[in-house]
Amino acid sequence: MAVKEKEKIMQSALEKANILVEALPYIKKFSGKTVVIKYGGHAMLNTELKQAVMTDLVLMKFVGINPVVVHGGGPDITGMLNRLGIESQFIGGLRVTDSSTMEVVEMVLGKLNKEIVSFINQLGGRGIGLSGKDANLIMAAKKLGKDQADIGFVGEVENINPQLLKTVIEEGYIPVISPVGVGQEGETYNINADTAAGALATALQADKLMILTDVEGILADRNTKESLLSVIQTEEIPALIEQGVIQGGMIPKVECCVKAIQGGVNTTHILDGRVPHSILLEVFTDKGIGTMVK
Ligand SMILES: Nc1ncnc2c1ncn2[C@@H]1O[C@H](COP(=O)(O)OP(=O)(O)O)[C@@H](O)[C@H]1O
Ligand SMILES: CC(=O)N[C@@H](CCC(=O)OP(=O)(O)O)C(=O)O
Repeated sequence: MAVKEKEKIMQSALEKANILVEALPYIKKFSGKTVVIKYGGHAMLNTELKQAVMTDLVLMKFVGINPVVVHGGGPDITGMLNRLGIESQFIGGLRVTDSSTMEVVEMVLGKLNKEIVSFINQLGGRGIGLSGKDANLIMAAKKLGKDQADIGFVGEVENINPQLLKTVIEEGYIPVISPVGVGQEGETYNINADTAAGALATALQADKLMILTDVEGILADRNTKESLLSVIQTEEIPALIEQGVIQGGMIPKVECCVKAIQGGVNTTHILDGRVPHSILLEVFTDKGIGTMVK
């Protein structure tokens, strides 16, 4: 082998070693801690991206961190409803959910849930799929929409029963949860996945809540990704909403971060789910990526 070739191989090995060394303090810091990851619509776009996210989760589990996945699936639900000739209607970002819509929501989320579990298992992890109905994990009650509108079977979280989750985490599984809640009378509720993730992170007293979405994080100016706000204190949020900096789908995300912080979650993050391995880059590097809300 030529000397130049050998040098190149050594250089590349050294770079890999440096990356592992950079990760060491973070592995130590987060070992044994729980991290809740909200994995939603746009970060689920293609198989490669799904595989990259699942690889991160499996790696985390192998180094002693406990990931818990809460998934969405809004675009898939809308797609299936379209195919069935049912129009989707949203009020204040929540899907108006009559009983036939609820049936489709539960069906689509169930399929996505098993798909995620299957990815984790193929990568050597131990995925287990649960809905909020399993062991009464997510107890919910009817939620009214904006201006007291009746939005059907949309639920708000009343109570989380995390015991089963704690057991499966201790047994070495990676729980994958679909945001379907159950009411006092056994009725089924459709819960926004960000909200479900926030409530679960609080109930588990997770160290981190990570919300994967389709932008770099919170931007001061949505036209330039250079305007990314790396850290935001919870107290700054009302003004950012008031000034119109944070709008639309980002509002429930930051509100959910604030609630989780107030509920005892250490840090919350809004990350770009379109970037492969965004979870690893956040947890295991000095710089991190996305926006940290703390
Ligand atoms: N300040 C902001 N910075 C970045 N994105 C913002 C901001 N304010 C509003 N948004 C919007 O929020 C969207 C993310 O919310 P949403 O579409 O509900 O995500 P998801 O489908 O991942 O749940 C972004 O695509 C962007 O259009
Ligand atoms: C009440 C409500 O709106 N529920 C959502 C649940 C899925 C979800 O939140 O998925 P994303 O995170 O991918 O948007 C819905 O029906 O679309």
